[in-house]
Amino acid sequence: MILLLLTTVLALAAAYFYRFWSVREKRQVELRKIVERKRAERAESVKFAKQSAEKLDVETRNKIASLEYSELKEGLQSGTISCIDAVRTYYFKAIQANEKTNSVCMFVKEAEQWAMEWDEKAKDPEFKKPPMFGLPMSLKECVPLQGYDQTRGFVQDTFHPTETDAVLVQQLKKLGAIPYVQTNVPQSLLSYNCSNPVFGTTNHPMDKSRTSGGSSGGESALISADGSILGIGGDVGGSIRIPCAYTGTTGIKPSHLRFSHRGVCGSVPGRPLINSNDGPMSTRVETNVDFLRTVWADTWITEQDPYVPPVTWNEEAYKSDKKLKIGYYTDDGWFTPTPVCQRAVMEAKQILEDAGHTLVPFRPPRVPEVLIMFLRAVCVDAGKFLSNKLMNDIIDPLLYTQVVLWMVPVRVQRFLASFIRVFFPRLGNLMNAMTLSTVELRNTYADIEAYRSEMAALMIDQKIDALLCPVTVTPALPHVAPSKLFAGTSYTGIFNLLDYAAGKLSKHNPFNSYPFLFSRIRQCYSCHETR
Ligand SMILES: CCCCCC/C=C\CCCCCCCC(=O)NCCO
Repeated sequence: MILLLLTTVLALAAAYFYRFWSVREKRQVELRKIVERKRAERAESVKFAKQSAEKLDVETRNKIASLEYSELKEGLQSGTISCIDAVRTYYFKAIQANEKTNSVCMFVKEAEQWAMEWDEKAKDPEFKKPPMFGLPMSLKECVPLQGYDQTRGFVQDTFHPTETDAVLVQQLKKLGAIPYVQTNVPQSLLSYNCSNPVFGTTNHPMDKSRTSGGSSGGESALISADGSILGIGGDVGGSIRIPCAYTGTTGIKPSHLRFSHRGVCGSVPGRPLINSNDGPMSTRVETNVDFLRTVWADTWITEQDPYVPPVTWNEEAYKSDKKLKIGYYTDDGWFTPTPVCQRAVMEAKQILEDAGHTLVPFRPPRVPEVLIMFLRAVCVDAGKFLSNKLMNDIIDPLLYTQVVLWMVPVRVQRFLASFIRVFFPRLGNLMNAMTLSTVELRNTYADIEAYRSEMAALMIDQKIDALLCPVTVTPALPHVAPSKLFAGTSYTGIFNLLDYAAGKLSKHNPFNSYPFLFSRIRQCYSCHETR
């Protein structure tokens, strides 16, 4: 009798798994065909960009290609450079950078047309050129661009082009900028490497075996390989700052209140307290400053989206030579960064002190708890939304560790945590991060609000204007490491949890020798180039 029962249970389980496997296999075949079509579309867009770039003579192209951002902007404004020549130059540069890094999802074919339309308008002597007239700009793939997919690395989201530009893209087009390329992201956006089954893996320009970071890793690779002069990234836990640190580029994530999120769908919808925001990325801090100064010159964003407070760029605060009191730390008490990352902070500290600022030791309280709050609130439903979506897709192998963790039931994770903690204390600790219930999630939201209040009080009481700390715990990692090392996001995630503006500010481009984070308590009125 028992044998019969056991055999029936096993047979039912085998039938269930066979059905599950065959349905999934059928779906995988469909998805692989979609990938082939999408890659063919990308190859077509590269061909188009190549043909367009070839229409420009080499001499003009080399001249434009060698210009810094301010020189290019000035040339476009004065009329010595035409918009179409600028776009063709950057098509060319991006094709070259893409060959090295695989950072491009799609070239924007309409960029050619937009450039020619601006050139046509500029023939009228009465025409007043907008401030970003003709500037080619790269966009992270998840930034809504009319007529183009925002797949976030999911095969199931290909061939669903968005119908409306993001408010930021509408503004950039109005200001004269020309989006000419979309850049790669990791599948789900919740990782700081850069790989997905649709467009493949983006490489670090100096070492193919390493990642350019993520999730704005297509941007960092393209910019660092000289394929873009200015790009838009997005950051919910370090996705602008970590790729910048890995590739020697610079970027800023403003507080999420500063840009519109109308019609923008993040990787996990319904995530109220861990806020993502767009931000500029480039090789120079001044370029990012110019970008923010221009988009915040007036209250146009608020006019499109009443949820964005009408705060404009404050040139007086930016130019002010008021000396700041800056809190710094090289170790947050949770994850000791490698010496190179700590040294960067100490060098930055010295530079800031030489400039007359006062630096005082300051470590945010209870970082291990903060990271648990961050992960719980960023995943919201213990990763259920994402794991369901991933099960209906081709899962990128570089995401396996993370996905496996999401698939283990939360009670089992908690049970295993106590054993795992003995050998891997950080992982063991984080296996308590996923939420079990709405009560627990609500309590976490309450704890985040309390932490925001506590940090504000600490910084206000000690009259601290800004914080300086490592961006992350290591230099650029091998591709597979980030999905195993999400414990390393404590230095970035905390500023999303606090919703402070934060950036990675450094000028030069060594292989991540000098990364550092400079985060201001208030809105990003100013940032100071310290290298
Ligand atoms: C048992 C624990 C499982 C935890 C799984 C890890 C989940 C999330 C890791 C978060 C890593 C955040 C990286 C940065 C992502 C980012 O900023 N994306 C930008 C989106 O616009």
